Amino acid sequence: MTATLIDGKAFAAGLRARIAAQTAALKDRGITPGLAVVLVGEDPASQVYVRSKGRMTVEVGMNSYEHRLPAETPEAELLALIARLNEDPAVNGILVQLPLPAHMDEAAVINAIRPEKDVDGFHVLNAGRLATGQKAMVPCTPLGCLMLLRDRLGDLSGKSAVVIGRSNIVGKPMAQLLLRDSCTVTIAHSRTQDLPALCRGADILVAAVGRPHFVKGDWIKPGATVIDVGINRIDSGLVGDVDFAGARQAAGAITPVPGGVGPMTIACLLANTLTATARANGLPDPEGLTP
Ligand SMILES: Nc1nc(=O)c2c([nH]1)NC[C@@H]1CN(c3ccc(C(=O)N[C@@H](CCC(=O)O)C(=O)O)cc3)C=[N+]21
Repeated sequence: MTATLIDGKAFAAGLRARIAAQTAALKDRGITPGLAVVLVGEDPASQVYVRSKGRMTVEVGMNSYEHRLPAETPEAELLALIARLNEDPAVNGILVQLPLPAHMDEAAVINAIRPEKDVDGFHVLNAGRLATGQKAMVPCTPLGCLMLLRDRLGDLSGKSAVVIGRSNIVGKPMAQLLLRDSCTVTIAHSRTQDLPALCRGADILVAAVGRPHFVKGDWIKPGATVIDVGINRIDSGLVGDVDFAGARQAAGAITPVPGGVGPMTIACLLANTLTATARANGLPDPEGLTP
């Protein structure tokens, strides 16, 4: 039996349509959400993401502000820009594209963003709020994965979930969200012993390691739901962290790369921008966009 494909691209398009409708309703009340994206340096892959983010922001009816700084910009200058965006009432969300050049302190830059405008959910206050069950801005990629999992499985309660990868931007917040939904969560990483055996126990397997084809087909529990967060550029094109052809034979459902988690990340960035805008105006959280 081959797995059902989880069409993240289509799901993201539907999500953006709902965001566009809710944005239109806000605009009727004189409120236009604004997203500022800051790009430091010339990384060509980053530029592609920034462009498609900017295009989709405008497509859902929001204002998009792009700030491009040279790679050698002093950190103080970036902090000054963030301070201005923090104070700008037209800006509801701020995204500083990562990674930053090596001379910058990434944590210091991220924590300079007002937590209410931190649409990436990377600020330490948002990480702490998520971990303690308080209203937070939730990181876009894990939020998108959660939406796909709930759509596929309904109630996640009691399911065994293995998250491979312990980064602050994917692995840890993903584990927090699954825990909130009452999964039994294991975070695996490079030092984990007998990872294949651990994975074989997972009803839900989330791969976020950044290594092409790292997860093999015979690691997958028959019928499991596999979410591939990896975006690896190799000679043959874009591939995930999961050996897709192998995993497809065992899994119940699996996200492809491209067309899986990636488009959900951008849609959830817009969802977070809408949420931030609603909160900034004392309105209730938009329907269906927060965990
Ligand atoms: N502060 C910050 N926030 C981010 O969210 C962030 C970041 N920095 N730095 C870079 C990474 C990368 N990232 C992607 C988002 C969407 C796709 C995406 O939509 N990918 C398409 C394919 C795109 C293609 O073909 O190149 C897909 O998977 O189907 C990819 C990558 C967000 N990032």
